[in-house]
Amino acid sequence: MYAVTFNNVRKRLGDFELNIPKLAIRQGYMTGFIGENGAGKTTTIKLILDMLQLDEGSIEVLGKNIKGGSVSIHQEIGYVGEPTGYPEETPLEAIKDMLALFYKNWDEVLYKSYMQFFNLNSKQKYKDLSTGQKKQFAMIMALSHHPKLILLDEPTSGLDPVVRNEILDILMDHMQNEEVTIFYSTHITSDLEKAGDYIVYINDGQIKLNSEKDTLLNEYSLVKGPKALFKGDICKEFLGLRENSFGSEALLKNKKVAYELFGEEVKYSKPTIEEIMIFLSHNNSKVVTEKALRGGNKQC
Ligand SMILES: Nc1ncnc2c1ncn2[C@@H]1O[C@H](COP(=O)(O)OP(=O)(O)OP(=O)(O)O)[C@@H](O)[C@H]1O
Repeated sequence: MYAVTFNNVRKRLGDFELNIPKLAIRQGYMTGFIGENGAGKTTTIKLILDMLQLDEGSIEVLGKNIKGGSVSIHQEIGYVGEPTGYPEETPLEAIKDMLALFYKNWDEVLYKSYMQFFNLNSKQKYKDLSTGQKKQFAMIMALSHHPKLILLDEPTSGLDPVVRNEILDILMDHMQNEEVTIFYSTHITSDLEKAGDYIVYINDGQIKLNSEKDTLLNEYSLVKGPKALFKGDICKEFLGLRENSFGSEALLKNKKVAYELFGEEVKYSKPTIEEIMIFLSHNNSKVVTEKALRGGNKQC
């Protein structure tokens, strides 16, 4: 079962084009959404929310086509992202009262417990909150109406590690208690190592990877060794290759295949999500060298 499905979606914004023929986000799991600046993460999330109009294709959210701006779908979605749209001069309590009227499943007890957990003062005006407190409040608003789908667009950017962890713990706790799907865009890939179930990677408007996190972390292999070993036919197995003055480093999809190719002559390690993203951000056939970064590009 899928909470969100994309079918032949295209969206042009200036020179940028998002092109997603197929994307399915699994229901009941946390999917991390990663990609470089400008890759199209916010655009994708805004399309799911129907905040942007599609040029082509269709998106189904919780079994319904989002076109037509169905209010009932928005009842089922919690969103944290920019802009929040909260009135700056208004106290948190009054913002909550407005939102609580909209959501038929508003849970006042849950709201109060989160406010207490984050130590937020409901009498305080929104504009007087710190960056972190604003994010905490947005998260509370997103969770307190028992949404079935939670869309998070960099909800923890600019937060200290303690608050980030608290937010992650709350999300994981929430997932244990509710049948909820979380789609979580972030540059803090270590958060996804802790909490994510699936990883979707977008590059220049196209989805390049959609995989189970544990498969990525346990099956993929980073291989390091002398440059001479990373040449010729072997290159077609690489998802990415980097070179520096000490040698070469390649990402391979399967650690068994990596061992068959290189044997004992190289060092193997498990890649992090950040390393996978860095390797995938460059074309398979190209080597990332200091020279390449300065302009040229060298074929493997
Ligand atoms: N209104 C707009 N008009 C023209 N181009 C736009 C508009 N909105 C976004 N873009 C472009 O679309 C591309 C994708 O932007 P988007 O905000 O989706 O990226 P992102 O992956 O969320 O990036 P970041 O990680 O930096 O937040 C960028 O190149 C951006 O400049």
